Amino acid sequence: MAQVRMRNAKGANASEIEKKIKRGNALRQSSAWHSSRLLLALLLVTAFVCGASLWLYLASADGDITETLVRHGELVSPQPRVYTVPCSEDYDQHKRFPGCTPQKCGRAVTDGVVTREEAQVLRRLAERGLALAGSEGGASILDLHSGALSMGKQFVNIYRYFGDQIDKVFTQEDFQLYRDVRRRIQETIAHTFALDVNVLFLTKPTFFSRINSTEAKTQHDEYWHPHIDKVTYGSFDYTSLLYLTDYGSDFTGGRFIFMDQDGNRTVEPRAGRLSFFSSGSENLHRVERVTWGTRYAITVSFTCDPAHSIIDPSLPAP
Ligand SMILES: O=C(O)CCC(=O)C(=O)O
Ligand SMILES: [Fe+2]
Repeated sequence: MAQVRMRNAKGANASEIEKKIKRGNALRQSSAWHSSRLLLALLLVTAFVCGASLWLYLASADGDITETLVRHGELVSPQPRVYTVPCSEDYDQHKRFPGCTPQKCGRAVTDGVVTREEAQVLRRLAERGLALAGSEGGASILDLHSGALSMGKQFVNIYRYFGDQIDKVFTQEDFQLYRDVRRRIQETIAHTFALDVNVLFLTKPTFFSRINSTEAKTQHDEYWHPHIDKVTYGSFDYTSLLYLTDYGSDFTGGRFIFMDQDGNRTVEPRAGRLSFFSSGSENLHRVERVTWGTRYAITVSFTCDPAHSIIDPSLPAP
């Protein structure tokens, strides 16, 4: 009898222990389950954060798909490298001028029209002119035709404001070179787009630009917005850009970007490099923000409409 009781007591003890073990196992299992769920949640959050950052980066980066048309280090000479694109319908809304209105549209780049030495002389000219004033923000212009010069948050007329001082800043040779370069650019555009050079005219604004990474103070400093020159400036039919400084060594950022439907195509500025294109919406573009250094360029614009033509600048008589 006593033995049976003992066995019973033992049996009770054993089942107690068994229960404890089971409880322990269940607890361990549930805590393992919890930690693996936590790990999974952590992995999901990490994957989400990474995915979102990548998406944000791609969406905001300068050019989702970017093809470089011409790199800084390449030399495109003597013939321009030409990329044709179908003309937009923009030109249909304007009077057509035979021998000039774009029938063939596109873009082209050449390093064979202006030498690096000439670019340097033009850059010095721009430096001297802009040293007289300049914008408070990151983008300043100097227009030798109208005399417009950035000053603080606005513009002054360099010829009126600096009057008789002006011949101490610019020389006859500077202006001679400017006119000669303008003529060569016009011939190159006419030749490339099969135009009659005599019915293509210089138009306004044609100006020097100086861009650095200083924060914009007015809308005039916001040079980076996508735009169509024919819409922004009205009279433009062909736009040309003559670069006076080097991407990568004089400044970083500041690449020129054609914003095509299937991606961006960039041109890296190089001193003496000429880039030109038809001004309609087939050539929507923008300038990447300059992140360091100073970028100098000249925008030289042409029209087919003689009513919008302007003459070459000359140094006012003393
Ligand atoms: O400086 C450049 O590369 C482009 C300037 C421009 O787009 C413009 O003047 O309309
Ligand atoms: Fe432009």
